[in-house]
Amino acid sequence: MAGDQQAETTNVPAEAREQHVQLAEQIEEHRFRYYVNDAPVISDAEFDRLLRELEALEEEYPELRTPDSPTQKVAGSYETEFTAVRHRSRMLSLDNTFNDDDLAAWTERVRRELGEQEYHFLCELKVDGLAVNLTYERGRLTRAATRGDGRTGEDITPNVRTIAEVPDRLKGDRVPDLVEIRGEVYFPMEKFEELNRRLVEAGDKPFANPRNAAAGSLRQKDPRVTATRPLHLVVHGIGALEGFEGMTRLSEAYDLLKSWGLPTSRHNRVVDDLGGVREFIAHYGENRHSVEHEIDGVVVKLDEIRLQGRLGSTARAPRWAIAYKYAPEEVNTKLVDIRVGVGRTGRVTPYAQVEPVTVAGSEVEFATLHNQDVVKAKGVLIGDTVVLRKAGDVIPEILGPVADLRDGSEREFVMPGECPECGTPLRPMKEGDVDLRCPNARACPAQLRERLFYLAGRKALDIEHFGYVAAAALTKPLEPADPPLKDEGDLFDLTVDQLLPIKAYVLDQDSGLPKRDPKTGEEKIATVFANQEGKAKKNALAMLENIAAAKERPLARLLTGLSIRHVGPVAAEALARAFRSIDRIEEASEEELKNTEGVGEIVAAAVKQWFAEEWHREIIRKWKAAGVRMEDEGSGEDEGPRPLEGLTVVVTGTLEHFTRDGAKEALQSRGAKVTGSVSKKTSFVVVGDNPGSKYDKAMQLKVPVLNEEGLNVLLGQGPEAAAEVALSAEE
Ligand SMILES: NC(=O)c1ccc[n+]([C@@H]2O[C@H](COP(=O)([O-])OP(=O)(O)OC[C@H]3O[C@@H](n4cnc5c(N)ncnc54)[C@H](O)[C@@H]3O)[C@@H](O)[C@H]2O)c1
Ligand SMILES: [Zn+2]
Repeated sequence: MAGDQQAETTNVPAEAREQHVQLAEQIEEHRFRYYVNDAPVISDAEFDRLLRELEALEEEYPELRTPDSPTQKVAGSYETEFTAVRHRSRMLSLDNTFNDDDLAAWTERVRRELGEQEYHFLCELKVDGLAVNLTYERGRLTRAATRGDGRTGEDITPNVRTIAEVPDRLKGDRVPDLVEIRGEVYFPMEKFEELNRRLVEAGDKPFANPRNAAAGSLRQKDPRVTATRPLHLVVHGIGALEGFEGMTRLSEAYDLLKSWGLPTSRHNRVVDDLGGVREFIAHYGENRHSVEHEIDGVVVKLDEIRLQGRLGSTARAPRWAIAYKYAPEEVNTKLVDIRVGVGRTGRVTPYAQVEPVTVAGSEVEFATLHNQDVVKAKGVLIGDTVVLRKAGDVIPEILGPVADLRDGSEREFVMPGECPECGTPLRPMKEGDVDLRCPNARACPAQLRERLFYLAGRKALDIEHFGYVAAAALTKPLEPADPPLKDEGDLFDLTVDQLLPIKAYVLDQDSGLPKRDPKTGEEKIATVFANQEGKAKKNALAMLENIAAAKERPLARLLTGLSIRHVGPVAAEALARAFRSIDRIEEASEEELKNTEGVGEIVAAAVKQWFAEEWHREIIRKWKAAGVRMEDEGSGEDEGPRPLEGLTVVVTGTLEHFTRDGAKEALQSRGAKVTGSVSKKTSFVVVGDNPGSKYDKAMQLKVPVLNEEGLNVLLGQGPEAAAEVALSAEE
């Protein structure tokens, strides 16, 4: 015996053996934390990497691949608080692939083994949750268990019964004597923050991510606690089956499960070949977040149940199925600090600053935490290891803390009472609001920087080479002490000489916080506009040229760029179309603004408020002096006659030859003002079919009413002629 062992081990160097022991121990420990504590301390990607490392080592030294190696087992078998129960048929794990080559190798192996037989692939989503085994005897749920080590799991029957989607009794009359249903219990991402909020408020440990929340919720000693958690189930397999004949394809079996009242997935698809599998993988790679649950990959199965048997299983996983894993979206990193950023409207937002990590293909250093309430709800402390998630194009997000790694040095975030950029005391956005803002709109360098960046952006003046770094440098340079721009007013008067001496922090565009050099950890500082010889950089000169060119932009873009509340590109377009010059917008009454097509009450009030501010009017004055065009063509005297100038017209009902907008445009282009409500000052009301209350109002106020013919007269011959053909109340 001893001699045999000796012989087996001679080929393996001591270091490799040592490394194997250590890796195996680590993996066992992480599995314990994951499966028993529901509180892993490393990310799944990191765990998978350890497992692959162990596999690679065993590949090199096959002697190390003993039956009790973690690579050969589904998971560990642990003593827990739950009663151990034996599965009738084993619950296996899945072999993983992370790239197309390995996937193709698997389909090739299937092809080789099955030869000429016809077969199909069933593609499913890999639900990121907790595996459960439901036993139904004569149609009744008799037991629910976790996967455990694959042979023996934990009895969680009362907990699983609390899940609404789990039927107590299977429907229909073709129900087997006994069936084991395999499925995944998941916790919806959108409910996750709420759960952590409740846990933190009760003084309990928050979960690191929704998967752990699902596992933790299901493995509660008290099923009443489980009942309060929004758990869901998706079924994805069948274990033991007795007293039932005639299941030939897994995809058809799912239809049967569905008819019994079990929650199958609507995303499954049967395909003919590797091409079909690739399409499915690509499709859900793109649409990963349009699914009701989190997924971490795709599972490809052989659809023909008889052929599944032909391929068989290893101790750990079936050979007839494979998991294709997508790039991980979650990583663990250190929450270095929580700092607050100030936005364009003065809104103050806490930002997580983390140790830079790469996730979903990009380097992340900041993640928004929205407001102090959200920081509390997430239960994260400064200094925590946290789970960071970056889902597709969505901005990165902190999910939760890895509370088990705390050492007591972590501290709670305290929302500052003052603006971090200008020191002004913060106030709630609105009364009773949790969101805070810096009220120093004009001079707060953060707000000005954000407004300028927006002003120079695509939707507004579109000034190339005027980016975030430039906006920051012009408003809050480190040197010189006095910034060239104290508000937007001097933008068009900038000179090269002002730019050359500027040194500034390089800021992150999303958070407004200084970026750090990943190597030194120091905040990045740049001479933004001058090169090493102290001459202007090409980009700086181009920026100045582009600023000058921006003086000629259409009115709507200019309006958009002013950062007037509620005035985005659409409202700006509406205002520009109706008024055609900034002066006329300033002069317009709130009533007139409100009655303008596409404007409305909220925008009208915001516009009035904006112009009421002296420093805003000063910006307009300065820009005019600098030669910025502030009106659109078509508003000048030489742009053709404006025969309807001074008239106010209301259009209501359906016209035959005009759309409502068409009629308005025809009127406006001749100088008439078109409004939405009838008053004594209204010159004409144009009515089509089904005019409604505006017609009644016109009659009541004795405002002349025009039908479509009358409108044509007004447009073609003017108000006097139109008055002749108008209907009025007397008639
Ligand atoms: N972070 C940690 O410390 C840690 C520790 C242990 C395990 N893990 C992670 O836990 C996961 C579990 O590992 P595993 O061994 O269960 O392998 P796995 O999750 O990669 O694959 C097997 C499991 O996938 C599930 N599954 C989901 N959708 C399915 C579908 N449509 N059809 C069939 N099965 C489906 C089943 O429950 C099955 O048991 C891995 O992602 C691993 O990274 C993490
Ligand atoms: Zn401020």
